[in-house]
Amino acid sequence: MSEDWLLDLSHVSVTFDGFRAINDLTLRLRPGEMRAIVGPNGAGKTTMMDIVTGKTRPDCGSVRFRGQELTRFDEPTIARLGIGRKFQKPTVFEALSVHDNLLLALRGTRSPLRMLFLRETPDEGERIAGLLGRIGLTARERLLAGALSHGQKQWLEIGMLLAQDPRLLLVDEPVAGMTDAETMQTADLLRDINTSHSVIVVEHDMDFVRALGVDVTVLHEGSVLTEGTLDRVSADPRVIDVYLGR
Ligand SMILES: Nc1ncnc2c1ncn2[C@@H]1O[C@H](COP(=O)(O)OP(=O)(O)OP(=O)(O)O)[C@@H](O)[C@H]1O
Repeated sequence: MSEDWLLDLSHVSVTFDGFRAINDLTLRLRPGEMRAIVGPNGAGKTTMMDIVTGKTRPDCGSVRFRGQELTRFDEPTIARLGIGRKFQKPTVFEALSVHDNLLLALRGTRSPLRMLFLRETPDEGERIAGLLGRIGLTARERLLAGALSHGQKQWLEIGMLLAQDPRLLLVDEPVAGMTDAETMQTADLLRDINTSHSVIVVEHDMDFVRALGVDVTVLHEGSVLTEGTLDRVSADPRVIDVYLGR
């Protein structure tokens, strides 16, 4: 029954100018699960996320989240239902401190000036301290976000997403441009987040996907090619063919 799935995309298709970017896609996520989505360029990974968040409306099929049909909702409504998304490029407020970026996110506002006049409550202070610990930026709390490394900005943005406490986090290529050490720290961070949130992460970096230790869905030409452990899918001749472009 669809209500047993946290997220249930069923027979979803979307066509752009006659090109079928998503083709009869069926993809399901259990409550509490973290899933890695991989696939060659153009496989439809970003479009799939756009459909879940309401940015792109499918031509047909259903997208259910906790049993609720999402395709009739707009992006803000879907975000309020508990789906948060982190895009590939960090979009933190560089001229504000790490702390104030998290405070803004907690308050759910994109209007920094107004926020600066409001006194922080003890509850907000506690939540920010918790988020800083989780994303490993406690010692950098008072630094301007613009002074952080690329990896630290990504973690800050993940913290800003967590501040809104979404039930499901969609994370798009979080480790692109990170050092190897930052990549492994990001895997640890996502595994920690997965103790309390469901996660879908799209990523090309297979060392990172291996470090996540979760099931992998391989997308190809807008549909699921195969699913399973990384070892199983990477030994699948169809996956090898797709990646080698044969
Ligand atoms: N708005 C759009 N208009 C036309 N074509 C689009 C649009 N969005 C995506 N496409 C096409 O749909 C296909 C799937 O694109 P998508 O970005 O979802 O793939 P992807 O798996 O995320 O690829 P990558 O790994 O390169 O990010 C591509 O061929 C792309 O060119």
